[in-house]
Amino acid sequence: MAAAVPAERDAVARAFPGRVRESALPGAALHRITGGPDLLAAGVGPALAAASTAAALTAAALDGRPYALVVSAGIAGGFAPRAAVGSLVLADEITAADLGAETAEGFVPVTGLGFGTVTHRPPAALVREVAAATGALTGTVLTVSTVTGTAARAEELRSRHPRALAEAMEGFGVAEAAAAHGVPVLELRAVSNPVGPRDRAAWRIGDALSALTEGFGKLAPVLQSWNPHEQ
Ligand SMILES: O=C(O)c1cccc(C(=O)CC[C@H]2O[C@@H](n3cnc4c(=O)[nH]cnc43)[C@H](O)[C@@H]2O)c1
Repeated sequence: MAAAVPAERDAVARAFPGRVRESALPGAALHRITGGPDLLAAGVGPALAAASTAAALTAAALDGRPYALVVSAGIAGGFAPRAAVGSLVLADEITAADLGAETAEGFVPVTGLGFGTVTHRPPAALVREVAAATGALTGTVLTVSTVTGTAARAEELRSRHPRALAEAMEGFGVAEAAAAHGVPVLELRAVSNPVGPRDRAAWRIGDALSALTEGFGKLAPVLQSWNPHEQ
């Protein structure tokens, strides 16, 4: 599981009873829970999240215990009215919303320039199972390098991505690292603030972290019985 910051990582850890052991990776520390997942505070933003997640994936593979799944997790901004503060959102599409070029005709995604990808899709059957177990809303979760701070930008993202439930800053980077290793990815987030005009007073980080702990408590049994080869 790759969160951005230690507070998110520790909220996930609270869902698992096992002992935590720390091991060093290049640029990040891995928290390994006995009988539970490995947890990473991978850093804020898609680039650092990709670099840290790639380091963890490579270390695990070289150690002969490759991961079967990577989960990007943390808090997020929610697009009202679909994703209210305190709700859980699960990505069926993880989309880089600002990777491309600005043109006189509007934004062109990097795929329109002939490069790469802008969307990763988690395994559909697993998304259905996890949504049923956790009660999470499913839809597109956007990855941005710049947090939305105006109604105009929120409206632009809504019109370009009508299925968007939430925005955060790491999912696409984590998904790129997972894809490079041929490992499936999920993105599960708890909404801490509405996407729109900047209003720090409206943030509910504590509530979102509690929702994240609760969500991972419900996710754990699904992952224990999940067989990646059935996807
Ligand atoms: O200073 C601000 O106005 C501001 C607004 C939203 C988020 C931040 C952060 O520094 C947190 C970034 C951190 O949390 C995730 N996150 C949470 N809410 C959002 C959001 O509305 N848009 C994008 N990212 C969000 C993100 O994944 C980062 O890890 C500051």
